[in-house]
Amino acid sequence: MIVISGLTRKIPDGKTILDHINVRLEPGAFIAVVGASGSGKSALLKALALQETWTSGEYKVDGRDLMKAGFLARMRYRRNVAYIEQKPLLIEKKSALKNVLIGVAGQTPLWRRITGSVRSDDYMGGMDMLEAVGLLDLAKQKVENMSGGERQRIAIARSLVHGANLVLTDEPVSGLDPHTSEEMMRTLKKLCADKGTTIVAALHRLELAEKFADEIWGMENGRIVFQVKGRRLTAAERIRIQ
Ligand SMILES: Nc1ncnc2c1ncn2[C@@H]1O[C@H](COP(=O)(O)OP(=O)(O)OP(=O)(O)O)[C@@H](O)[C@H]1O
Repeated sequence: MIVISGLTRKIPDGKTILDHINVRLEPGAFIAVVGASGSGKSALLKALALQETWTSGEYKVDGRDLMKAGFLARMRYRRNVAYIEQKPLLIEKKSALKNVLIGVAGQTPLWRRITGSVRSDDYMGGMDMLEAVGLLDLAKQKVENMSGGERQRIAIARSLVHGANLVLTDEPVSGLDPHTSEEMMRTLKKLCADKGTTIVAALHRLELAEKFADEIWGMENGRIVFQVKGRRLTAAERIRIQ
């Protein structure tokens, strides 16, 4: 369980980008973060992923404050967390599977890295994760012709291979047609249910958040102004985050 209290980030010009954020993340939860452009969704995701630091506040994982836990403990924790940008960086000329296994090379002997050969347990792990994100059929295809949604899902599979149990994904359905967007949301929800992955997704489309997420956090000017569970947003909440 992750418990964030009073998380605040100020930038040098004095502006407060994140303002006293208080949230809890349960294992296996699927959370949508909604809010107008510039409300702080990406800033929140990056702070949760420890990609950016903050000015004050607590970040507790199973009761232990990460900021007091020391550098090595934070580094270890970061291995379990993935931040996925809107347009994740992939190697165009390599297959989906090879992209998923990038970085697994850290634990792979040099000769395998040079020859590009993949260990069978790595191979199985990569294929399992591609299956989990619904891309098994495309495993051997180069990513250069793949769609935005497929690329996001490859990045998610890559983060899972690396052992991420908290995935922060920024606009995973950006640029996707309605059908593919729903497919992506279903995939994310299934990952939470089947693998216990906690997923926080910044979303512009409220109807997707309402249909698929367990919880919706509404952001305005760096603050979470509502946290909604198990119901649609009210008219007042919708207006607030426009
Ligand atoms: N590193 C930074 N330095 C200065 N300002 C920043 C920094 N990161 C974010 N901001 C500012 O903080 C605010 C929140 O930005 P953020 O990107 O988190 O918004 P967002 O809700 O994700 O927007 P969008 O939906 O357009 O992606 C913006 O005003 C942005 O300009």
